[in-house]
Amino acid sequence: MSQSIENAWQLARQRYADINVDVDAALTLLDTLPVSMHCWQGDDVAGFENPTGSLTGGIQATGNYPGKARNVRELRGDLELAFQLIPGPKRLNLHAIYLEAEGRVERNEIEPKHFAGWVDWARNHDLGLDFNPTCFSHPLSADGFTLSHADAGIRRFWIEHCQASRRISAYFGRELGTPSVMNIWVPDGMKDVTIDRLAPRQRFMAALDEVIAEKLDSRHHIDAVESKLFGIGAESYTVGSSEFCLGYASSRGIALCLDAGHFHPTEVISDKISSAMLFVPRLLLHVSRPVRWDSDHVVLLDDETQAIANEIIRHDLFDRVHIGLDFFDASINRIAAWVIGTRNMKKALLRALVEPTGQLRELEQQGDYTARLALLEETKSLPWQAVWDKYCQLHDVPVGGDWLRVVREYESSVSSKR
Ligand SMILES: C[C@H](O)[C@H](O)[C@@H](O)C(=O)CO
Ligand SMILES: [Mn+2]
Repeated sequence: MSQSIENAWQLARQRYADINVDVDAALTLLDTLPVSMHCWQGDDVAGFENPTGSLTGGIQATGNYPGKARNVRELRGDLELAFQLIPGPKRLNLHAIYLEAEGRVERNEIEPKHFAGWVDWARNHDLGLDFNPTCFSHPLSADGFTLSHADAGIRRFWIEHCQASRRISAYFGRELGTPSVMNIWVPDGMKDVTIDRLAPRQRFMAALDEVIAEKLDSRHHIDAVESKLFGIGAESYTVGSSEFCLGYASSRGIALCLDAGHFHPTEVISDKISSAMLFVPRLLLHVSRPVRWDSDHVVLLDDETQAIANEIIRHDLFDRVHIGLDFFDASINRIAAWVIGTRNMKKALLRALVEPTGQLRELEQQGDYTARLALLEETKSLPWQAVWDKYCQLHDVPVGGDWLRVVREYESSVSSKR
């Protein structure tokens, strides 16, 4: 096997060299692009604060595949396995509900000490951490509003939660030497015809201003806001709409989070990157797969995932775009879901890196759209897969579908016994 991988790699390297693509340089660059894997695929967004409570906020993890992680030990074990099967740099994206504490800690009272175990673990596994306040699955979000709530006391609770979350995020960055991107997503919205669409947005804006008021070191912490089109039970009005979040992020100089499932079905975030980048300093991506709605299916190596990767690579946005994933499928093996989705994101990045972009750009500038299309289509069948296999081998992770055998073994010896 390893000899055939080597032979295929040598042939592929020459084939790409023939069109002036340096695959060694591509792999070196791929090694600088971390993908932030989301912890919540491992337990259907349950967390440890109240694991048997309901998932609210208009999002749903459907399915009941056995073996979901029930505690921090199990979640870390599952993550470790997934990370062993994915080549190259990775980060872990945590939500506030994944805290470790003896008794109940109110969300507005969470502290770095509740995440010290995650920091130790991340350090031992050479991972950066990202963070999210959890503004859902809580009695004070039950009527569908949090940071934009009309009740000042409830609003205050969520402001304090987000402020506390920022300090935890900065702690991650300080301890691990890599900034933590903290994304604020709120489910706030209305099911039906809404008379006052302005006041909640005014309250949301003022609340966010309070949240981000404390100056934190940008080497440790990055603020982001995530827009959404609708949620289950908030079909008619979403406070944090696309226009709101783009306007907020650009006026405050913070990052904008684009989730692939948060727009009208024919809209794609790949086309939003080059516009948004002109107005915000940074982007956070939640690469996901909406199927008819914001269903959070596992990321495929499909046209949109590829287009997202192409945008990042073609425009050298390496330092300004943070690549995160956001899906939670409870109908298949959850570790496999992580591995499939994260490997696909990385494959898309690799394919973008071995694209003969310079030549394509020239053809476009010359107005030769026939040749542009012809070359673009031919590149799809160039031997990128041999380059990917080599990359996996270099990182000592399984090549091809061999990783599934490892997941199956773990399933029969560990996760199926839960
Ligand atoms: C759990 C996540 O924070 C959540 O999925 C959010 O990012 C989102 O996309 C809500 O639809
Ligand atoms: Mn998201």
